[in-house]
Amino acid sequence: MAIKFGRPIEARDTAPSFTSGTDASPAALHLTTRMRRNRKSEWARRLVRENVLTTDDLIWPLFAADGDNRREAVASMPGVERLSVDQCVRDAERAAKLDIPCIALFPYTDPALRDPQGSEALNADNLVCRTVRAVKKEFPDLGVLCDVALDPFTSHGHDGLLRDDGVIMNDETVAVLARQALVQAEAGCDVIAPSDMMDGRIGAIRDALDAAGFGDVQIMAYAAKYASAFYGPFRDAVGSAKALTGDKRTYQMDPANSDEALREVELDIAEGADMVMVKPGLPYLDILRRVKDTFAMPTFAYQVSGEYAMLMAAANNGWLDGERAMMESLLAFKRAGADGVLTYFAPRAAEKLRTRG
Ligand SMILES: NCc1[nH]cc(CCC(=O)O)c1CC(=O)O
Ligand SMILES: [Mg+2]
Repeated sequence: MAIKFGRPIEARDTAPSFTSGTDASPAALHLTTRMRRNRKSEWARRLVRENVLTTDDLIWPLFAADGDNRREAVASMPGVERLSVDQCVRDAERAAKLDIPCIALFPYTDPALRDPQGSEALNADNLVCRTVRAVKKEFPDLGVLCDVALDPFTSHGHDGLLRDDGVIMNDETVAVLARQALVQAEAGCDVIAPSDMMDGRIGAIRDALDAAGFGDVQIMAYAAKYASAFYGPFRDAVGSAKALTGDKRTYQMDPANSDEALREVELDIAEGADMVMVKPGLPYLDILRRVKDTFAMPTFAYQVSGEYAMLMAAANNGWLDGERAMMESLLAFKRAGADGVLTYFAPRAAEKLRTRG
């Protein structure tokens, strides 16, 4: 039996016109303020609504893969596929038609091309660069964001260079990341998004971009990125799950920390980040709010693969109304102060917003 996405939405706005709970019974309370008055009907709720989600808030992550005319399902992310370059262009077209401002590209690198240095990241004709060129050629007005980190390219699955004793080498990695960013900028990428959590990489990448004449290329720093269990399905999608030796706790943040996120963000801003990101999303809304309040920067949240997988699993089991849970989760980011959200729900949310959701 085919599994549908969630339950049908129940009829909305059928509430009676008088719902503030007042009545003339002897039990009537003499309340000056009744909060329910402003909720009595849809027009009244619209009038006092504090936050809205629009398509302008959405960044849609896509997974690129080799091949031609291929779309391959990612088992742990129902509804998400790895796309050959031509199919990435088709999804870019869908994004453009839905008025989604920006897509984010992640490559599934052929395992044969992965090595300990992640050399394929520096190949100007690698999968991600070919995808950027193909997309920008057809849709020059669609924003394209590229992740900077070595994990889709390394045989050990780490974001940086791994020394024999297991240490991830910071400064040596930063030098490679700056070159990776240049290769992506040359391909036409609009936003460089370093997700590696090495120290000092934002400054090094900014310098490299400026020196090469890419002064207009923006940097969205994965500034407060936690060592999270919620990245599991993403690692399936880019094929780094099986490769990964150990974990990423020497460079990604400890989920127990909050003040530390502010120091991370502060450094990335000082080094030249144009936009900052908190990741994962829903479990870290407290961090998002602190970052936004403290720095007043363009601030983004990444609703990561595991969050998407949780919602989809429950929806596909009929345990949640998938559409409503999706929209509620995205609105939560706005309420917490996000200027935008990277989300695998982007096309579905945009479709819903178009029909006024
Ligand atoms: N550095 C790579 C990267 N870029 C984005 C994600 C996760 C995105 C998601 O889970 O949706 C990861 C995974 C990781 O750090 O292991
Ligand atoms: Mg940092």
